[in-house]
Amino acid sequence: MTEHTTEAPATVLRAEDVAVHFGGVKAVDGVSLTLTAGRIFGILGPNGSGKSTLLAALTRLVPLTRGRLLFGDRPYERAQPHIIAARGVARTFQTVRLLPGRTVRDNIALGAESAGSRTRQQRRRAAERVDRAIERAGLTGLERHHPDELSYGYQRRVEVARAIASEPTLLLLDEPTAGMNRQERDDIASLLRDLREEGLTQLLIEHDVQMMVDTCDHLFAMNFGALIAEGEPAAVVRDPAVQEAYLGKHGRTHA
Ligand SMILES: Nc1ncnc2c1ncn2[C@@H]1O[C@H](COP(=O)(O)OP(=O)(O)OP(=O)(O)O)[C@@H](O)[C@H]1O
Repeated sequence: MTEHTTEAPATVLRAEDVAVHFGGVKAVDGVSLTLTAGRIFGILGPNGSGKSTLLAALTRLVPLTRGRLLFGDRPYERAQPHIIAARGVARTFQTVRLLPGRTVRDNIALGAESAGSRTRQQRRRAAERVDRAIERAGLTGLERHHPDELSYGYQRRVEVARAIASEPTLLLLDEPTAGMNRQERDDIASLLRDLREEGLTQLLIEHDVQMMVDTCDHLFAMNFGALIAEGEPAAVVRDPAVQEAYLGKHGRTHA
């Protein structure tokens, strides 16, 4: 038997040659990637490069034109989105999607309940998950507020709390710092790093290149539906193809 002195991190998710075409639009076209446990992965790319569509494909919110998806070692390219959520994949969306008439706690509880809470014991466990999510997301003391009483940065924090209330294995975040000021961005980046310390694997889409370099362990860069670079973040943003993709379309502010 072979002795393994260093264990490779477990594979959480694998996409193999994934394509999503909308008629003639090849939004995602042949992306393969691997996410390993306990790391923060980032997807960088100009507007329209296919980042959100890729996230939708990974959570089965859009049908694949071709390709394979594996969560752990289980294929799931034909599974329903709620099955993926039940297996441990949670996500946040590009825009805030909180229920305005409900408290912060109620909103977060929606995430915990989707993990199943029919019996009294399940309800108690769900309440414990909500308490933990509130604490982990730094929302203690704000449970009874309504979302519109919170700053935009804190509303996004509630979204993260709702996603982690299901105690997922993998958290996908679509532009978690969009529309935030610098302080709010730094706070969210710090929250994501804290969650990584607790072992949560994350994949995030962001346009803030500096935040991605500071926060991610591994970056994927997309353009025209395909990966054009991946690897150590600082090296990826220096990659000439990545520079070209950004500078060609966005000017100097993005890379
Ligand atoms: N439902 C859809 N039907 C048709 N085309 C779509 C659909 N969703 C996305 N697209 C197209 O697919 C391409 C990729 O879009 P996508 O939103 O994935 O890019 P993105 O990199 O996330 O962009 P952004 O940074 O602006 O959010 C774009 O050309 C877009 O117009």
